[in-house]
Amino acid sequence: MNILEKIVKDKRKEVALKKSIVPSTQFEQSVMFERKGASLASALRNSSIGIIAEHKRRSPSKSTINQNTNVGQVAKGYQKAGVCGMSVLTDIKYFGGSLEDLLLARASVDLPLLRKEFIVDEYQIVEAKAYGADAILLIAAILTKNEIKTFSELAKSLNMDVLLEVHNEGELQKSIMPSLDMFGVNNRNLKTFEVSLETSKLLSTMIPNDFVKVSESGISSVEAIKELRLFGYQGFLIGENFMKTDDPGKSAMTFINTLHKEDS
Ligand SMILES: O=P(O)(O)OC[C@@H](O)[C@@H](O)c1c[nH]c2ccccc12
Repeated sequence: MNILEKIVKDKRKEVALKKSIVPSTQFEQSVMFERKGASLASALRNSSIGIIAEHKRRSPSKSTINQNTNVGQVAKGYQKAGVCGMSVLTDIKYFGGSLEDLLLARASVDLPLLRKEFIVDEYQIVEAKAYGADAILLIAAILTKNEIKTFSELAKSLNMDVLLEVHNEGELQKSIMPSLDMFGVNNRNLKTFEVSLETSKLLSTMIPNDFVKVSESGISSVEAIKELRLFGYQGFLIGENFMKTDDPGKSAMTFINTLHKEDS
């Protein structure tokens, strides 16, 4: 079993247990259901920078990245730096995140927030809304075409944007549908952890122009962004490069300032 299959297997167990304890109808009591929500796709479309900064304590590929973060402070730092949105890992077992992290980020900033999770059940989408998410991630490698359709339609009905993640042509072709807002090309192969920006370049031409193109993972330089822009990317998801420092907000600020300087 590869790591992705392992994560999904554990995730199905986790969701089954949660479902037996808290019915999803309970989430509808959350005040978050009255929030209109901020669109991540629009923020990216209207930005010349396009950074989505991530909160990630650890990962299966790197183990510990940063265990000493205060997610509220990181969120405020990212907002101050001028990011378009923030991605919050909520998986506990493999990434050291939690739904509480999402809620704390929500309480700290108005930025569009992406729930970064291995979504395998509609329950997690209603839950995402209840904890303040503005957007969800769907991973084509772990979902059928039909699941992508029903899950994305549910997210849209709850006023959340959908980022659909792919890392090869087959996943991309099966996923093209109007209920998605953004396509994310993951430069990291979740089965082998190999990272290559070539993946984004290769798949860019196959993504229809109605979707915002996001390049995910392994981005650590302003040069990489300038290059990816030439392939039509408007969004850049960056985690480790900021999170590995003592002050992720500050390193995002330095990064974005450099980008502004080079653009002017
Ligand atoms: O830390 P990086 O290399 O900048 O990558 C961020 C993000 O793309 C990565 O965390 C990610 C992309 N897709 C995922 C799916 C699940 C968990 C994590 C991810």
